[in-house]
Amino acid sequence: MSHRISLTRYLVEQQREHGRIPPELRLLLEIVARACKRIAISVNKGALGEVLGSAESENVQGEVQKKLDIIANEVLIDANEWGGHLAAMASEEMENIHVVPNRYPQGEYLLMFDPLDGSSNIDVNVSIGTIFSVLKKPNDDPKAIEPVSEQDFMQAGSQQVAAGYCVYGPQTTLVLTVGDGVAMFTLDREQGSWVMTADQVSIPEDTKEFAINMSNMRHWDQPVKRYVDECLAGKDGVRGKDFNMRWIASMVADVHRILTRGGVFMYPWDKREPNKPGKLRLMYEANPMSWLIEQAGGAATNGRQRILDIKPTELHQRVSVVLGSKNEVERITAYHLEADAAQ
Ligand SMILES: O=P(O)(O)OC[C@H]1O[C@](O)(COP(=O)(O)O)[C@@H](O)[C@@H]1O
Ligand SMILES: [Mg+2]
Ligand SMILES: [Mg+2]
Repeated sequence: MSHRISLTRYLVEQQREHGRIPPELRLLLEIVARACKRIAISVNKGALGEVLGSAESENVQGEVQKKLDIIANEVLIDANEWGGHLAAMASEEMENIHVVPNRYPQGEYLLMFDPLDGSSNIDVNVSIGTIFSVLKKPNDDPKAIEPVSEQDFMQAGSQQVAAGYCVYGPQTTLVLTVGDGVAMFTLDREQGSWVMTADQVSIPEDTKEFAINMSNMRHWDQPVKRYVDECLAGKDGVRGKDFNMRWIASMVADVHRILTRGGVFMYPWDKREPNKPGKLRLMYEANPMSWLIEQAGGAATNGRQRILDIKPTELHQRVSVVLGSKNEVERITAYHLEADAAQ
């Protein structure tokens, strides 16, 4: 008999024994997990379900939407809006926040998501995912007349009360933190349930593996170039060891590898669009991933500052990202600060 526990049991223990989450947050996370199961079904159908390819639309960031971007977004909204635990949702695929319609009960939480991460990998059958983050509405007094607004979402990542992702890969795995370490749950398709397959995940402080889109090399800033050059010099250079490189182009899959065996991931600012702080989105990608990485003993910065300390000013704000094994992230951050000091 297996002694593995289910996601439901884990969440109930987090609520009852550790007092870490209230029942409303537990139920909200159950709903998100159920939505991920539905998305996994669509992902797995692929061409059979006619879910591959582009939709004829663009999202607010001017990116062409894939059919699955839209399907996953709808699944998350449909699953969550009537549950009674949320005040509003925000998504990479929607320009404005989605306020829970007043025909449904209102809750005190705010849910943010990147419904389908790694869209360029959908059609080629490579791992993709869903990333989510939960905040509490700042004014949760039920008598308050203030309606929920976009401003309520402008909270630093350190305020998150839950964050996670689901990776649709060879296995479908849900990875979660409620501030008590990182736990992983694999979807058992026969049982239809999420079964815990790792708890208190820990990232080694050192690594020999880096992840960055090398095709952007000529556009990078000097500190990033310096770090990657030193990795490439391997045993013959200052690092005195050879490095390996991986780039999946789905942040979920790259972060999942790092949570599993260590490594460092970078999507830095570059000179192609100097006014854009980075490619990745703070609220739907960087914040949830940074909290998971920190909860597993790693670190996450924008090259200069801890990502979780950044106070957002816009819903779709972008950010430069360096995350993973602690000593590597500290090294890259130090290179940026040294370069700034020399200017
Ligand atoms: O194609 P590039 O420039 O290497 O970018 C890859 C990055 O873009 C992303 O795909 C952005 O996510 P979306 O698919 O949600 O837009 C990340 O998951 C990934 O790390
Ligand atoms: Mg994404
Ligand atoms: Mg996306």
